[in-house]
Amino acid sequence: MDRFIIHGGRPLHGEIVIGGAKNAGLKLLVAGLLTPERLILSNVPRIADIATMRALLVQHGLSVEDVKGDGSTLSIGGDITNTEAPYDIVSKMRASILVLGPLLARCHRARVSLPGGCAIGTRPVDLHLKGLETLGAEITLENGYINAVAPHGLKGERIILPFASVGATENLMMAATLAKGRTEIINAAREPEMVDLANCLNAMGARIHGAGSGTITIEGVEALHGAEHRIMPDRIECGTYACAAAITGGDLRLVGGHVDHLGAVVRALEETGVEVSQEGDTMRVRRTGALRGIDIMTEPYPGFPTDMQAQFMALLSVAEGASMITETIFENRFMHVPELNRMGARINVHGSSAIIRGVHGLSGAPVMATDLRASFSLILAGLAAHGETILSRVYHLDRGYEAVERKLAACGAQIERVRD
Ligand SMILES: CC(=O)N[C@H]1[C@@H](OP(=O)(O)OP(=O)(O)OC[C@H]2O[C@@H](n3ccc(=O)[nH]c3=O)[C@H](O)[C@@H]2O)O[C@H](CO)[C@@H](O)[C@@H]1O
Ligand SMILES: C=C(OP(=O)(O)O)C(=O)O
Repeated sequence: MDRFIIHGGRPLHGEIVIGGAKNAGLKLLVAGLLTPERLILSNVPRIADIATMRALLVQHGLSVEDVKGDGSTLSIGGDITNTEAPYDIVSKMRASILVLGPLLARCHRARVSLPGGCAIGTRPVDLHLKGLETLGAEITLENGYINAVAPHGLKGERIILPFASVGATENLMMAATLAKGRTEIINAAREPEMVDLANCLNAMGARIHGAGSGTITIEGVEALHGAEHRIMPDRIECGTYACAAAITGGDLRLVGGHVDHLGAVVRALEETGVEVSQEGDTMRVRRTGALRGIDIMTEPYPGFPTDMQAQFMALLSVAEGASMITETIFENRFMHVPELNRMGARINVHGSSAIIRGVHGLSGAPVMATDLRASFSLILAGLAAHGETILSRVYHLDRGYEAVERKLAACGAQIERVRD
């Protein structure tokens, strides 16, 4: 298992190129199941989750070709020969549940392992299943698997989501592209990744309107065809490196980053005293003064993203005064707190809120990554701390961040990956 060794205390300066979005790319790969023709995706992030999704598509019978030999452009196509998503892949990566809708739409059947909980929460998939049932699927749960059939295909309907679930919206949107008639998703998730997915599906011949708003309408079509699509930049990776500039008192240009996708994050950074500006296709983030404590509540888009909560916790741990972070999306997303406290932070958790009393400095320590974003909050703390931080269980980080040590080191960080 790899570890990172970080020597903190250096402001970061320079340029970081933001990669393709994990949370868009994963679903765009799944969209390849909706047509036998080739879907060519560029700006694919080279991260472990994408490798897992490739393996799942191959197991369904598709071929996934690495067009340039560097993993950045994938060509997906071929016939589906197997409609089962097995436990060993789904348990590794929850986004695997997204194959359910496309398999049902194309093959009228699917057997997908139930994903179960994960470190940050129980994460049920009831909204995915109820929505697909509304579209005509018959679903039973047996031996830890979802067995779904739609003998006569799916039929467009009005679906009202009780919560604007990202995954349920995407699963239903993909399924509805090949359903008979018109589907309306009410209280749909509004994340920019919805728009990226809808744009790609429309380029494949789908008829989707309203993605990015709370109501998405899909007119079903007979078949989808091949297309080419460039995956949007990763707004969470961008927000994460923005926190690296902020916590170290540095100045970073984040190429491909856009303030439009990060409204709530940019507002929060500015409230803490960080300067953020858009310069062409680059977001610039710098801090010259002290950090001020603020209150944050995570919410569905366009609210403050839960995927930026851990990184802000690290930032606010060295801000002047007290801050409060309330996590409303996942019930167990504070696992970085004890690790940050081991580095000298003063954070108390009360239910779904954490009170952070800013300290003057953090000190390096051996710490353990517990999930993807928590891993990066510990890197941020390590970059700001005096002395050496050793971060273990880096595999959590490798799920969703590409070339972290190279990107940070190029901007002056002292960070090294040690392979055991
Ligand atoms: C691969 C991917 O894109 N992951 C993102 C996606 O996850 P994901 O798609 O799993 O997130 P959802 O929006 O579906 O989940 C949000 C909340 O709704 C609950 N829920 C969801 C579905 C359901 O059927 N029943 C139910 O109760 C979940 O347990 C959670 O508490 O959106 C999250 C919220 O922005 C992000 O943190 C994740 O990074
Ligand atoms: C929670 C995340 O991802 P996933 O839904 O894949 O677990 C994340 O990207 O922070």
